[in-house]
Amino acid sequence: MGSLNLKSIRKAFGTHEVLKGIDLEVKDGEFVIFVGPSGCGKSTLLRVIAGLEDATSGSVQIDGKEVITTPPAKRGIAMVFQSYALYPHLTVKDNMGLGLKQMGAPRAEIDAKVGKASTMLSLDPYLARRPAELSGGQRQRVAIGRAIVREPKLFLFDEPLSNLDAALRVNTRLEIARLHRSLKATMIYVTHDQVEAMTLADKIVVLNAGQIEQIGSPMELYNKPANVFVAGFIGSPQMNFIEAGRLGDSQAKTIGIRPEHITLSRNGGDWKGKVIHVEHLGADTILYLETEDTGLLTVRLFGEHRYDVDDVVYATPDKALMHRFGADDRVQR
Ligand SMILES: Nc1ncnc2c1ncn2[C@@H]1O[C@H](COP(=O)(O)OP(=O)(O)OP(=O)(O)O)[C@@H](O)[C@H]1O
Repeated sequence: MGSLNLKSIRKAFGTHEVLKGIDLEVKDGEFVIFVGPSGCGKSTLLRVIAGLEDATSGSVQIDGKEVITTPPAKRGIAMVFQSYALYPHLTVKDNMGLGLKQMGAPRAEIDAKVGKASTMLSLDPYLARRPAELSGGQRQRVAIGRAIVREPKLFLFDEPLSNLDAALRVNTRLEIARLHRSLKATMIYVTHDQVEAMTLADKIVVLNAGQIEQIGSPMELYNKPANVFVAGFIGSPQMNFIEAGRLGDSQAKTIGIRPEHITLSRNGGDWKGKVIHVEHLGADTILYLETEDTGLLTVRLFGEHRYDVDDVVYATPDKALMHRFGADDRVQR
């Protein structure tokens, strides 16, 4: 079991309030990801859950039990840090088994659990090595293995992939997804990489300036952002925002349309404009236009397209997929 319930979590450092009343329910077995801009309080919230940071007020319940005054080691959680935090003088095997050893588990149990985790993570050939003799990706797998061995109620990950290169990030991401499926464990994960969030999470929590802007599945956030902030934060390239008045809409303040929900033509369409930059990404082409109706507009076309800088083109949005936001920046449905 591993459910988590946060109620009205507040945290201030001196006079600086970093978490401004966070309420969140995480069900047993869920993979929940915190995203948000740098400094919005993601890591602080994770550290409050772990008990590494005291909340100024509020409640943290794990499996229905209040743990706000419980020390980190007694909360039944395991945390995986960006920096791996391995002991340099211990072998991989001993690093992975250390938590159980400190809890006084018998040698045979430690060996069995470490063996199982190391096979799961393809670490068997490295058990006798020390961290300095491993690559970054292998070290991160040892840190994950150490967490698995402890069989925690909650796994907490703080940007675990951010020190890895692009290819390794993708591989390790897949591995974490697979682990989540096979362990059926509750995982809470902090990242500022929205691709990681979209691909791993059952549920994404979008934080901004110490508050939750929206909670939802990746596709809910993509298809139905609650406000301009979430609409702009989820999706890459970013959603286009157009002043509603420019499009003759007097009810809304802002119209949002994703780059992939616009088609282009040389012959005619809604918004006439000029290509100012083209990015060929292989599978996609990203075009930046300047149109009289919208100003700067980003368009994402699938496949390769032969548009060049200074070409005159017509952009047409899929009107069913436009988002209308009111004066308060909240979506109007
Ligand atoms: N120990 C501390 N003392 C004072 N201020 C702190 C402390 N820890 C964090 N902060 C401040 O709290 C705010 C939130 O920090 P936090 O690390 O939670 O943000 P974050 O969303 O995880 O950012 P990033 O994506 O850059 O890691 C920041 O303004 C930070 O400077």
